[in-house]
Amino acid sequence: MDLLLYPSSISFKSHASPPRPNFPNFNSKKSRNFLRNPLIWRQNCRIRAQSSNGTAGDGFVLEDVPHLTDFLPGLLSYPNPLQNSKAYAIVRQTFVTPEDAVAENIVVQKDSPRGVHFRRAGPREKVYFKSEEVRACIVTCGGLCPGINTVIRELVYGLNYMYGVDDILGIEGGYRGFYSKNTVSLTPKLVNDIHKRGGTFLRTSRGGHDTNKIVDNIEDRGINQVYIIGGDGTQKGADLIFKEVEKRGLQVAVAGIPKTIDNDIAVIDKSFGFDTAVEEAQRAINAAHVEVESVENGVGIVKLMGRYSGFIAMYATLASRDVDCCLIPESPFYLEGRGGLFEFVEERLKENGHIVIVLAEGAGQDYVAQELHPIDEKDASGNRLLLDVGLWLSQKIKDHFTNVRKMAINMKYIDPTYMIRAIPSNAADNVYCTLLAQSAVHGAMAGYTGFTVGPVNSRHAYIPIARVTETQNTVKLTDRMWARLLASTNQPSFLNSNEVIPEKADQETMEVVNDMRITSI
Ligand SMILES: Nc1ncnc2c1ncn2[C@@H]1O[C@H](COP(=O)(O)OP(=O)(O)OP(=O)(O)O)[C@@H](O)[C@H]1O
Ligand SMILES: O=P(O)(O)OC[C@H]1O[C@](O)(CO)[C@@H](O)[C@@H]1O
Ligand SMILES: [Mg+2]
Repeated sequence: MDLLLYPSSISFKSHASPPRPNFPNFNSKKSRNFLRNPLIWRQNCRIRAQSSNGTAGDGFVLEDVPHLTDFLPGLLSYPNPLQNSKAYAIVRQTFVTPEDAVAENIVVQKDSPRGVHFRRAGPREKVYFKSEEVRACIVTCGGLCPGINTVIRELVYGLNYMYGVDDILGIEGGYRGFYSKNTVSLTPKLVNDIHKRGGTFLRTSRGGHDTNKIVDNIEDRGINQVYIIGGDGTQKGADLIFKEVEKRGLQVAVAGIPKTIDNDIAVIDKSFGFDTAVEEAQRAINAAHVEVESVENGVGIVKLMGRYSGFIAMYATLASRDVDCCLIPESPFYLEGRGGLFEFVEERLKENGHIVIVLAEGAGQDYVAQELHPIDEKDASGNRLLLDVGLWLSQKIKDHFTNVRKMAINMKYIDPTYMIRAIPSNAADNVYCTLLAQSAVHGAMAGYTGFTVGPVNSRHAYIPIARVTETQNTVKLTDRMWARLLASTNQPSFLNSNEVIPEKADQETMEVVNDMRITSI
């Protein structure tokens, strides 16, 4: 296996399952019983953890992904069919060498250790599947995002054109589709045009993940490569599928392709569809700006997606220049008093006659909740349903200026959230989706499994799934990017709050807000 070719000074911090003792025949009943024995399994995990702790030599750490040969040591390999591919005929180096790794941090000091690395994505000299024996499947889960169809298309094309695989199944309607729906056979002809459409050709769902039923189905259908497109929840599900596949000792490669419009997936540079969303958000911001600059005391509020991460709002604000204030979940804000939002709105109205506020849907949730006392509702996947901060804020600003400041304002509230999510991906995202899909195919064909693919410092890498699900990517207020935004909008940072959060809104406001909640459900 590739790993052995690394110099001995390199240490491996692996999220992969522990190496198993050698068995003469891994498909024997004895071997399979061993794999099912949780006690032996845990012991092995400890051994692996002890032997991989710490760094050696120059501090190079490879956070490696599992390989099918970790639990199927006798697996045969074959020459990669790409070596006869016309597309790669004059490429200087067709195959990625086992030594290639991608650094997690590229800003280093002269004497700092080399740090954490991931395996570089790309085609390998050897593959662990015969093309004619591959039965692949593709599933899409979670919310929509521009570019899903491009990834589906390029997985089908990549498998077919690069590796000659022609048995590709589409699993319809997310994870539950594995056990509750028939499959659809995917051919290049069928998916040829789908990248021009938003949404997902295979449809999607939340909830319904049942690891055993899914893996039973994978086994029953003879599927040996599983491509799973989805966000953090989906990737957690993919990890469970991988672990169950491994426990059963099946020759099935599980590849995750990260999808999230919120850009909240850790480790990778950014998620596909994010740029498209930021671009599309400009249209809504522009509309708000046109509206409010055409009237007296115009206040425009644009709500964008972002449950726990305000990346779309932050980048849309930075891109636009028409936004006066950006509110995100990571940065608590307050309304009343010195340095509060009301004061800032009034200043800008006096200065410019209008103001545009962009806010992420997850912003100020605690603040809103204090007044609305909501019931804790969740979607089918267990994600908390958010209160509508956009409607709430619009009403609060209206009330403040009408009742307290006795000033007439012209409120324009725009909620383009689903419009931004439902469009096809732009040119840059289409290229990105192609790379993701091809990297996933190369990885699975090369026998890697339990991995998520994605760009790390602009180079595509195979990342252990657990690594991308253990934390969520959020805007760091202490990073320079947020400071750049503050410097660009000159909005309050809300950091030195002499915060006055009202104990309770007056009865009239409560009624209005409650009415709005009903409208927004
Ligand atoms: N912890 C988990 N373990 C196993 N499966 C999960 C887990 N969390 C979510 N899933 C499954 O993953 C699928 C998608 O999850 P979810 O609805 O949270 O979307 P997501 O993948 O996080 O994408 P989005 O960014 O749109 O929210 C669902 O079928 C859900 O059942
Ligand atoms: O209404 P849905 O489809 O469940 O999805 C809404 C959520 O999905 C996301 O777009 C993430 O996919 C969030 O930003 C948003 O809160
Ligand atoms: Mg999620």
